[in-house]
Amino acid sequence: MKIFLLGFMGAGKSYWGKQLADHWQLPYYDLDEVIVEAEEMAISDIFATKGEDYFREKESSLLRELSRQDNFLISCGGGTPCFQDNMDFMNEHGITIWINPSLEAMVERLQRKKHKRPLIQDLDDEDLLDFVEKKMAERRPFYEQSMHIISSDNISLDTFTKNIENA
Ligand SMILES: Nc1ncnc2c1ncn2[C@@H]1O[C@H](COP(=O)(O)OP(=O)(O)O)[C@@H](O)[C@H]1O
Ligand SMILES: O=C(O)C1=C[C@@H](OP(=O)(O)O)[C@@H](O)[C@H](O)C1
Ligand SMILES: [Mg+2]
Repeated sequence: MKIFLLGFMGAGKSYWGKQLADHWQLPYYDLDEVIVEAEEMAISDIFATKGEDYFREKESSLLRELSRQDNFLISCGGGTPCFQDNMDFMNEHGITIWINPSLEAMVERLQRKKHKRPLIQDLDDEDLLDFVEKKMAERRPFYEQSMHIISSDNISLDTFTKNIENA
């Protein structure tokens, strides 16, 4: 089983990833953490010193490297499906799940965790909402190509997994 968790920043990819991997007994990878380990640098430092293009190259190549395994669950970064041909690659190599809570829920979560995310770290609360609306509109066509969608702000692990298993 090869599973990719997708969705916007703050959707809960990292939050759900470990729980779902435990449930389905799969090796778990958070793609951002894999990049941090490989680069020995925080995501915001990679963006600041090496630039976003460098980050996207690393993200795509590590996604492909991890995907050579037979079984895994990967929590992607919010931008992963939207660069290179990553979305097609994931749909060809595994099961894609889009975690898609309300914009309000994501913005509220992101307000508390801005510093770790270089794309939003300098935005005040008003600009953050504006950014999330615009970026989501840009990225939605990629996320929409996912095989499964979970659109709920509050869902139990049991409901989440049954939704996927019974689809
Ligand atoms: N369903 C949820 N219920 C409660 N808290 C959540 C939920 N999803 C995410 N969070 C919290 O919101 C923040 C952002 O979630 P995270 O999993 O890091 O998002 P992503 O990896 O999709 O950017 C984290 O502090 C996380 O614990
Ligand atoms: O949306 C994006 O482009 C990004 C999302 C982040 O991951 P999360 O979605 O886990 O925050 C991380 O990969 C990087 O900051 C870029
Ligand atoms: Mg994450």
